[in-house]
Amino acid sequence: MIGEIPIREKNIVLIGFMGVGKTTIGTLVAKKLYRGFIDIDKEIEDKCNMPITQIFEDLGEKKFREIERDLIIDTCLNTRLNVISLGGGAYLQEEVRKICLSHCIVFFLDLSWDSWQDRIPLIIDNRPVLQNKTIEEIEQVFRTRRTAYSLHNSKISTDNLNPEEVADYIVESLKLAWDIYQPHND
Ligand SMILES: Nc1ncnc2c1ncn2[C@@H]1O[C@H](COP(=O)(O)OP(=O)(O)OP(=O)(O)O)[C@@H](O)[C@H]1O
Ligand SMILES: O=C(O)C1=C[C@@H](O)[C@@H](O)[C@H](O)C1
Ligand SMILES: [Mg+2]
Repeated sequence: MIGEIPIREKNIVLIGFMGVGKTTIGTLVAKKLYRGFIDIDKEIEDKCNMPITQIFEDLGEKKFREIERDLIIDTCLNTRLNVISLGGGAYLQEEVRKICLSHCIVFFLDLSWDSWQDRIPLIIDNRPVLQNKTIEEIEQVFRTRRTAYSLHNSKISTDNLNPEEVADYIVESLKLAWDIYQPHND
């Protein structure tokens, strides 16, 4: 793709810790904006034709991360007008951060550690990174990853907000940014 992407056409990328709601909220944002929705975890599962837990078991995390990185770079370079939800660990890779920040609008979905713990029963079974870890070890991962997520265009604290409310907030702030940076001339 040659040249600067107009802000109204840039892909919107959702980042944040696993279980924070990227997939759930990304689906809603895409519907509200009449955009395509791409969930990178789902793309990886489709490409490998197996669930993520099995990819971790059969191919290993290193291979998973390579596939994840390549898919994200390809999607950022070759598509526009989509909402893209990353997997929770994708943004730890520098190349992923760089491509997302240079080509897309990046929203960090934040959640406090206290609130996040309520999500554990909802996600534990199919998030291999959480398995065989104590709660203290998981908290360590949660806190360490915040450094990577701190590189973003906009942050939303989602404590006490339901998915609809978070999606509405994202849509409203995008419309504001679009009007400021690329106003309609009519
Ligand atoms: N704002 C919210 N309030 C309450 N529950 C939520 C909220 N957002 C998501 N959830 C619930 O949390 C669980 C995890 O959500 P989701 O799969 O969207 O997270 P994710 O960020 O995509 O995770 P991952 O990084 O592993 O892909 C789901 O059961 C979802 O219904
Ligand atoms: O946070 C992570 O490292 C992960 C989150 C999920 O979205 C999946 O991408 C996978 O389970 C790894
Ligand atoms: Mg997800």
